[in-house]
Amino acid sequence: MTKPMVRFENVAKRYGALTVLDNLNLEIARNEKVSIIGPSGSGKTTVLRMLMTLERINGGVIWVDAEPLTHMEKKGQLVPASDRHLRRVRGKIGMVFQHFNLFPHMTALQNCMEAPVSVLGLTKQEAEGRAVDLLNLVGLSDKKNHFPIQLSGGQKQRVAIARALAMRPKVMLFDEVTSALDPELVGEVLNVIRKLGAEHDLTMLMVTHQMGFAKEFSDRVCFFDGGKIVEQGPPEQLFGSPQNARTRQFLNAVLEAG
Ligand SMILES: Nc1ncnc2c1ncn2[C@@H]1O[C@H](COP(=O)(O)OP(=O)(O)OP(=O)(O)O)[C@@H](O)[C@H]1O
Repeated sequence: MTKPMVRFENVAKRYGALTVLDNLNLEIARNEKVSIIGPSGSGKTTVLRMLMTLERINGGVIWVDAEPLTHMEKKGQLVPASDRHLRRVRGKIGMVFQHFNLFPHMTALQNCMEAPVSVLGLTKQEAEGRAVDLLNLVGLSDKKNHFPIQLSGGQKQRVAIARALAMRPKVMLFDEVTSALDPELVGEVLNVIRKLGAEHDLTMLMVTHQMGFAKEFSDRVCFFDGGKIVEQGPPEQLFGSPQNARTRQFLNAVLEAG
């Protein structure tokens, strides 16, 4: 069997007395598209933040592409990762956030060029070629010299996707990327994600409140509650005939809210 692209092995995350991830076990196969759904505060974003190493975990091991991310191997033992190790393995992961997080003083093109030059050491010319191709991919070639303030929310989010892709990640994380958008702009961002999923070798993990998109796009949907996966399965199964009472309750509440 091929090794999973991402593996959470008994991962725990606590903030003081609050347990946010409770011995989480989750494996994501190469090129698999997985959505995480669940109530507010259930730990969905924390899963992505731990993968981005934005904070340290309190227990367990996270693996990416058959390498420990949170640890490193020393004399056959796993020891906590050094910052250097974290940076290197984390380079395989790209993340798109709810609030775009673009550099306001840089154009769309410069936003996509910054990290490939400063982190990967590409020449400006190489980075520009890559950025132009990616802005084209997300349908923004004509906006490359615009600053974030001159772009709509949907356009900003598409620049953020191009910027993450410019680092050539193997795994892309999407954290409620349409939540801050006006409803009429949601579709253009989802279309870009759809296209990426269909045309590129990318493992994708997304936290979403867009049940329709999760249903159509994902190979697997995980329902989270209380820092645990309560139920998971192919979308037709999870949405069509949820087995767990808590999942049914959540899905009914979402349906009622429209
Ligand atoms: N830095 C922090 N310090 C203390 N508690 C935190 C911190 N970050 C998150 N939490 C808590 O951890 C829990 C899980 O948060 P998380 O953001 O992962 O939930 P979520 O399922 O993504 O929620 P939402 O759908 O509202 O975004 C929440 O109770 C939150 O208040």
